[in-house]
Order: sequence, then C-alpha cells, then structure tokens
Amino acid sequence: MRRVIKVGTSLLRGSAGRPTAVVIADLAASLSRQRRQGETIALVTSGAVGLGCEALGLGQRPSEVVALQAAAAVGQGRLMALYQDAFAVRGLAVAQVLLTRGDLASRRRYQNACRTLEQLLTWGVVPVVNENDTLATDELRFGDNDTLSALVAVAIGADELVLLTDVDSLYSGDPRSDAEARPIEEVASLAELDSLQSVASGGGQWGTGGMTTKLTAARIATSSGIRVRLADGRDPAVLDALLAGERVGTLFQPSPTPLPDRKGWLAHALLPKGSLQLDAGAERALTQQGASLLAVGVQAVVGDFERREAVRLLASDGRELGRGLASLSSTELRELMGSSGVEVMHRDQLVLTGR
Ligand SMILES: Nc1ncnc2c1ncn2[C@@H]1O[C@H](COP(=O)(O)OP(=O)(O)O)[C@@H](O)[C@H]1O
Ligand SMILES: N[C@@H](CCC(=O)OP(=O)(O)O)C(=O)O
Repeated sequence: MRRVIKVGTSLLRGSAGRPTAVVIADLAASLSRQRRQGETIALVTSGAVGLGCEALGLGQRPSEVVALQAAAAVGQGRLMALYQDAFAVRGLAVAQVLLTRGDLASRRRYQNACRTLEQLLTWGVVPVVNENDTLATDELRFGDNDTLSALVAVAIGADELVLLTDVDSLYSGDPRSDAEARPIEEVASLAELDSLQSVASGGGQWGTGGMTTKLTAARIATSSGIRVRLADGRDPAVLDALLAGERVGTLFQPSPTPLPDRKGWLAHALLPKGSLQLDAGAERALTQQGASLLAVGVQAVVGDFERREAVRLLASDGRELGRGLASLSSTELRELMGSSGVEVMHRDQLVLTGR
C-alpha cells in the first residue's frame, strides 16, 4: 500500500494545545509503524509560514505575499528539523522536496519530480513535501497544500491520500457556523463530490484552503483512481485507527474509470494560458468520437500562448469541455481558425474535463 499523508497548518499551529514538535513526533510514531509493516509513505506538510510567524513573533498570518514568502523561509528549515529528528528516533530518514505549481505544470519537470520521489521511496526514505513558498509567485502558487498533496499522490501512483486536519469529517455545512451541519461518512462518486461544493467553505485562522480545496484535492485524486480519506489529525488515536483500516472521518471512493497518468496530468496540473471556443461540431467530435481538435471548429481564441502551451477548450455556452496542449500558438491560430485540415490539438494532448 502506498499512502500520501497531508498534514495541515491547522494541526501544526495551535492544534488543541499540542506543541508542533509533539504533533510531529506522534505522526512519526504512527507512520514509522506502518513503514515497518512494509507500507510506502510520503508526507505533504504545511507549517512553514506558521512556524516562521511563531519564530518571528507575528501574532497572525501576514496578508502580503512577500511577507508570507519570507516567513516561510524562516519556518521551512525549522519544520524540516522537527520531521528529521522525529523520524530519526525511529530509524527513518526524511527528504525535503519543495515544489511549485509551475514545476508540476511542466511535463519535463513533473517527470523529474516523479523520478526523484520514486528514488527516495526505493531507498526507504520518507519524502516530506511542501510548496516552495519562498519562490512561488502568485500565478505559480497553489497557496494551499491540499491540491499539492493530490498531485503528489497522482505522481507516486498512491493507493490512498489521507488529509489530516482539525475537523473530524466533512460536514453538510461549515461546523464553525452551522449548528445543524451533519457529518458525511462517504462520498461515493465524482457526481456526488461535485454536488457537495456548496457545503464547503474556507479555512481557519492559520489554514488556508479550508474544505473547498480539500474537495478539489479529493476530485483530483479520486478521478485518478486514488481513495481519499479526510480525518481528524488532532488525536493520534484517530490516525492509528485509520491506518489500521477502521472507518473514521470521510471516505471518498476512487473513480471506477480512472484517468491514465498522462491524461490525469493534463486535467489537473496544467496552467492554462488561454482558451479556445469551439462550435457544436467540434464539441461533438471531441466528446463523442474522441477526435483531435481541428481549426475548422475553433470560433474564438482568447489569451496569448505559444505552441505546446496549455489552453482550455470551451463550448459555445462557456462550459469547459476539456484542456490540453495546443499544437499552434495563439497568433497562428487567429490566422488559421475556421480553416479545414489544420490540427490544433492532437487527441493524446487533450483531456475531456466536462466541468
Ligand atoms: N463543510 C465543511 N465540513 C467540515 N469543515 C469545514 C467545512 N467547511 C469549512 N470547514 C472548515 O475547514 C477547516 C479546515 O481547513 P483548514 O483550516 O484550511 O485546515 P488545514 O490547515 O488542515 O488545511 C475546518 O476547521 C472547518 O472549520
Ligand atoms: N506551504 C504553506 C502551506 C499553506 C497552508 O496553510 O496550507 P493548508 O494547510 O492546506 O491550509 C506553509 O508551509 O506554510
């Protein structure tokens, strides 16, 4: 079994009065037991900004990006030192892996990251992944670690993604403000997951994405065939129960028809630079025949992009049909749209997302 465990800022900063070092030591104890049973584990951890703020004596999370980036630079080393010490006591080595959204959006850099992670796992080292906050600029930022954890789970071909946070399950409303909110034990399909978007809202004082980004993460992972579990990380016994196979928190069932690796990457890692509006004929050719996209079906080109850059494919009513890598630049396309016999996107370079 391959598991990715995501540990949120909500836990690492101010979780039920447990100091960060204790939270991490408890995690290391539980996860190293799993490792001894032959399981493969990778961690995605938040906490760089939170620990940086603590070290700097900042009472709250700064709002300006540059202050967040600088605070992360202070906190990331401290965070790694805690993981390193906690796992070393149990005889396990850890490795720091810092990624930006841009790293995962480039196929070459994504494959590099996959290879490095695989090498670490082969050596029995526990990768400890975080966003490279200090370098990530606004447009290349995830901002939350939920989405990153789902992409890491896809990258290492995990069986399960565990999102540990400061709430015991997904609720039918934000439990902080909705006294009637009820826990949801299982989300059985992508359709059910999509229908839940309205119940999720943002994070707490230190967490960033809240439940909204956890649902995005669940969508990415389950559509690639990875089971997702959301559970309370405040109590180490809950993680132990989860790792022992007990039903705790919320279970998101994996899709029975997972996207193959490259299509999963196209659907979830790309950073679209523009979009193409398609006519009804092109929509039918893509969705019903699995055809490549031809210039004859392109009605409008929005944005500026080069050849092999990512674009969204939109239906005439603005719905996203899919996305992929264009064979032509926006300048070339503006000249050629409507002409027959010109390929704009090969079927292997596009994925239908139907959002
Ligand atoms: N529908 C919901 N169900 C459960 N929690 C929710 C929901 N909507 C919003 N939340 C909030 O999301 C928070 C967890 O997200 P966040 O603070 O970003 O944590 P983390 O740092 O672990 O990612 C919870 O404390 C909870 O108040
Ligand atoms: N990369 C950031 C994590 C951002 C964050 O708080 O994410 P999350 O725990 O998903 O709400 C950090 O290390 O502080």
